[in-house]
Amino acid sequence: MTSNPSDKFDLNKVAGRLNPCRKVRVVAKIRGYRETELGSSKTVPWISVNKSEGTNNVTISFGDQSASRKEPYLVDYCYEQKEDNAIIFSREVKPLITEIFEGNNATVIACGARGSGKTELIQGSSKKPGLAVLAMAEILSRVEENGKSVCISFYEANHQGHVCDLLDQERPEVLLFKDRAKVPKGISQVPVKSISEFQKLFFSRWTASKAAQKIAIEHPRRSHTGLIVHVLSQNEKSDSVHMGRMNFVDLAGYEDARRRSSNCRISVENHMINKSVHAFLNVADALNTNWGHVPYRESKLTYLLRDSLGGTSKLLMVACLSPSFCQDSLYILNLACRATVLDSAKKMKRSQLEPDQHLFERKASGTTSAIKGRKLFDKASHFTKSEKTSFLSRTISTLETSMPQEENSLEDVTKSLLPLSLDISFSDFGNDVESKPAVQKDITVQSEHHHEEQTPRANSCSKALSLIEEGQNTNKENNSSAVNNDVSPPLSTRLRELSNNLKSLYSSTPLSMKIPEDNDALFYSQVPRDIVEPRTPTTELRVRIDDRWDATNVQSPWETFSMHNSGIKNSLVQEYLSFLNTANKEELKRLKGVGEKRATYILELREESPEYFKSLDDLKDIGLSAKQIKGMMKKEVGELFD
Ligand SMILES: Nc1ncnc2c1ncn2[C@@H]1O[C@H](COP(=O)(O)OP(=O)(O)OP(=O)(O)O)[C@@H](O)[C@H]1O
Repeated sequence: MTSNPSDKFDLNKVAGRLNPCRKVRVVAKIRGYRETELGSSKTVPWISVNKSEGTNNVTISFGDQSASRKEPYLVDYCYEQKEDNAIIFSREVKPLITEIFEGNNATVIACGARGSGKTELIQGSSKKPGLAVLAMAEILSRVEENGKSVCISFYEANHQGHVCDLLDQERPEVLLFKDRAKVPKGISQVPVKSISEFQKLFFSRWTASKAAQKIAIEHPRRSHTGLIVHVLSQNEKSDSVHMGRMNFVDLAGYEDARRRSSNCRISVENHMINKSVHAFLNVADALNTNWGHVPYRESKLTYLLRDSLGGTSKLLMVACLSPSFCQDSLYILNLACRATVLDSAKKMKRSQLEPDQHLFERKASGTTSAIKGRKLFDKASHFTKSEKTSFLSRTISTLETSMPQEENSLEDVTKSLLPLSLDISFSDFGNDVESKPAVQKDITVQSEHHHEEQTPRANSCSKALSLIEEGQNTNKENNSSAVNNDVSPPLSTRLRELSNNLKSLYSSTPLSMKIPEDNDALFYSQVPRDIVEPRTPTTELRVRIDDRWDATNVQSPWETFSMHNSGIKNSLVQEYLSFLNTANKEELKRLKGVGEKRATYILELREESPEYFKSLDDLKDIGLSAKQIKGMMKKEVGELFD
């Protein structure tokens, strides 16, 4: 490892581009050499750390980086081999403990390649305690002074996303999705009064779980392990109430799934573990970039921890790096620090290229929505006033069905209308290919504009509409026009037109669809980041299709037909999933795209979870892409008419 202040790369230049809205602090930790590594070729340094004076930021570059990536990775800090857990604790974790006693939540996540020192960092050893043990000692000492109490929970999340309670001998599964309570049902909370009591529990349960994962050499069980420290205070009735929560998460080691194992099951497990690591990093990325939507539901672990990740919670992500060459370390660092630099244009581009699950879903649903939206908007210009209400309902319905994973509130839907409207404005020019960069540019301008907006309580929909009008940066507009100048009217004219259309539609929206005022502040992430948590919408806000169609007094045969179509589509999907969950091997093989291997694997998955297939997305676990799933469904439906 070398600290390299004379690196040609200008750190100050990059540090100036640091994203100021970040919620997540990203630091790296380079693992010390193991005894077995000392004296071998593995001690050849391949990581360079550049700590420039005068900036708080650090860049990391790797020996073999020149070919793939010229820019070093920018992190908030990099702890080198000589800097131990005690230093990381006092600099990074201690300030978070103060937050807990002020009523906030905090999370420390260790991510990295396999064997990169995550467990050593979080758990440590009896000689060198890890961050969790050091934090617990500090919390217990503060609790004594403040008259509070402490409980702990341990859990393990396996590759299938099942979360087990490690403090219960029977290791029951923690129920997450059935309960909206802040503390998930089924997870034990055991009171702890002293550090020795904690260590006894911690080392017996956590260590046993980690050891079990590592001992099985043939088929190591890989899973994420987590500790929750609940700080409780007492209210007037002497009931214990949650004050703050501190989480420590030791994510399962990342290993490139493309390094195929001869064992199909291990490859799948690898793939699924990586998927959940991506889910965590996607959440961190979304929090950092202040996206309106944070994909907590991508994995059970992120859903379990959602209250300790969003809102005023603080998140520290430690990317653990192997000191000797490790391709997986490069990959994980790349993901961990992708939101540290403010470069919206690059982000937009990346979001269209990366195969990460949520990004993929966004793009997929966005494209479908855009096409449907375009058709609907074209029709909208010919609507009479009385038809506008039902048009808006149908637009919302279309958007809802094209985003099946989420429970969409009207807010979400309206948010979706913005990019749609932009898309329409360009594609209407009949220049799809060339218009793409311009669309990206313009969306970027709009999102930057949102961050500046500081009025959290304005009416959401009007705000959205005015944002369309106001989000027209003249320079960018001119650039966009330059791209399309031979065929298109100025962007502002098109946007104003769309804005007016939306306004008139909104004004004719029935009262039953009024947005609750309390949620106005959630709309768009331009509100100060410390106040608003980008939350997954709650069920209460969900507008049920039936209610909506009743409310808008649907009369048109086309509308009734569309409504029935979406019902038929849903029931077909349900039938298909139920078939996958119940059919025998021979029957499964009659499905398009399912041969001997897939059928066997489906049965294996069902052995572990009887109702494994809950949505079409679960078919990705048997190696099908979204495109293949769609194709399969089309074929199955098409055959009904043969
Ligand atoms: N600072 C250090 N100095 C010396 N050896 C270390 C250090 N940190 C970790 N190790 C050793 O490196 C090995 C891997 O460490 P550890 O188990 O913490 O990695 P991990 O990232 O948790 O692995 P996995 O992904 O398999 O869970 C262990 O043998 C550990 O003793």
